[in-house]
Amino acid sequence: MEGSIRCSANYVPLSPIGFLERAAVVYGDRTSVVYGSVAFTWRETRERCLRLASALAGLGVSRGDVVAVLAPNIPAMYELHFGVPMAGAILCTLNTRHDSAMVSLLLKHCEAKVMFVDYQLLEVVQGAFKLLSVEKVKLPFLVHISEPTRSVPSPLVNTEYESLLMTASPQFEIRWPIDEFDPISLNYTSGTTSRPKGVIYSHRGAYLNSLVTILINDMHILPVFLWTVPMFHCNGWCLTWGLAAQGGTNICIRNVSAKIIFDSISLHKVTHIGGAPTVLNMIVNAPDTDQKPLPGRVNVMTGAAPPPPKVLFKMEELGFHVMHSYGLTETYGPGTICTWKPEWDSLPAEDRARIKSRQGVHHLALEDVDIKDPVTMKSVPPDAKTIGEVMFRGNTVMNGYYKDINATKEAFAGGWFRSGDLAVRHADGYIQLKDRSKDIIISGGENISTIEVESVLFSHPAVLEAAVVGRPDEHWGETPCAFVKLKEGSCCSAEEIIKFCRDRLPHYMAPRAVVFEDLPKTSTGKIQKFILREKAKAMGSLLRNSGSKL
Ligand SMILES: Nc1ncnc2c1ncn2[C@@H]1O[C@H](COP(=O)(O)OP(=O)(O)OP(=O)(O)O)[C@@H](O)[C@H]1O
Repeated sequence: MEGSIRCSANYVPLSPIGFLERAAVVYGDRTSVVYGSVAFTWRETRERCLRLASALAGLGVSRGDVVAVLAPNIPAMYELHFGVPMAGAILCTLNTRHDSAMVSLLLKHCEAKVMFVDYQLLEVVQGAFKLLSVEKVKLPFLVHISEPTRSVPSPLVNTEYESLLMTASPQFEIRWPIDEFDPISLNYTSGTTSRPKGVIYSHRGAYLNSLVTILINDMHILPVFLWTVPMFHCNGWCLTWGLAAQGGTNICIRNVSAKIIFDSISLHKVTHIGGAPTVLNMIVNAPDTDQKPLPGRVNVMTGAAPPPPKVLFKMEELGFHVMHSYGLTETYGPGTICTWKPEWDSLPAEDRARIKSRQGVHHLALEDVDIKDPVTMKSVPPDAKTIGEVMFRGNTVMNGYYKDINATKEAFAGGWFRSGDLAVRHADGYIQLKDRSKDIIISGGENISTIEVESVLFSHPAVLEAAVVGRPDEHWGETPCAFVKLKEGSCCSAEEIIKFCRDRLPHYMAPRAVVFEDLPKTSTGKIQKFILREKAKAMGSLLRNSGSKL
């Protein structure tokens, strides 16, 4: 339009780096990060991040280079979320549960120039470096993050985190993104269904999703956030950057347990936490000796796996305010939110939990989430019955998969991001996940949502954790097989569990077999169903005549 010009006065590439710049001014003397007896203010955090950026530049890190980190939720991990992009580089946070073989594979893939490692994970990285050396891959410069009482234990370590910071100047000119689509981070997926894929986040997407996470977590200024979500997972659902925007306090913890959660909440007057349903399950099943009364309102954002209504119900009983979000690494973590409506407040608690276990609607930074037939690309009717694939469109969808243009094109085919998740849409527009396409069970031509069967299993008083997979069957194709971990001190037979399910589900959906054991999980709280599927396969088919009794 005549009179309109785009210039630096009115058009600046969006980047979450600006949140820290502002926090140092507005909240300069407020506490930014707490870790045991260590605490920093926002002014100090900004200075430390500038030193970090300056040190990286001194090591030859340039725009577009990758800097990797393997560390739990400690202050250095938080600082890297700003220091690395300030140097114009791309942060690659690796999963702390990976072994040396996986770390070496990902380091080779991402070609990190510099790597930061926590002292407890040094052995894993040493193993990875050995494997890389065998392949004659250039090793990254290794920075060791130790704690005051620990000494440097390896010749592979080039320097210490604190000395790197202290010898660098805080006078550093930030390398702001030239284009807001420039990458800020590289996040490998959880590897639940296949080998992890390298998801590229942009400054723009990170900026938008950070602001959205503030909104959907109901975060006012100066929140106190307990880091129970791994920062390596989707950059802590983008809350690493979001906390700076609100001048919040980051309570860093190395390990997560119910006792640590309750103690930290009461010590630091925590206002917000987040976690996969496994974390919620840990809270609701905590022994009385570990539980403490909540000092005030505590908002909990859950996601990463389907939260069973029973667990949501018990969390509310304990006084937590739970928000339920769903998304993927490819959508910067949260993509939808089960936006709560006041008219639901007066419903019985169990109905509220059932409503809240739905995945909801797209958040404000996305354009749309739809449930489509993946072949015709037609939207499914909002009948809560017709299953389709969840598809996203909008500004908080990844740039693509690093070094895998074919996978990127496949994921975006048809102009939508295809999630690989199956869901239905309810009449009120809210979506509800039924399964991952790789997990759904097809028995005698009927689709069985493993999420629905697991919800019933979770409502059994003796069940602590449950997962259902398809077991190959000569007659039915597949039958549901449940893997169950019982609560400590509880006792229950397979027949009792099967009867419990049959009383609450159509017979074909009820498990035909129950195996009692610990469930294998990823560090992002997802049950590794491919391992269970292998076990179910090894069990062989049920007898044909018993199958026909269904
Ligand atoms: N609220 C939720 N309810 C149900 N499932 C969820 C929820 N949030 C996330 N998920 C599941 O987690 C998946 C996203 O996980 P993530 O991006 O961490 O990697 P992954 O898909 O597990 O790993 P990979 O793609 O390597 O197998 C979603 O596709 C969905 O299946």
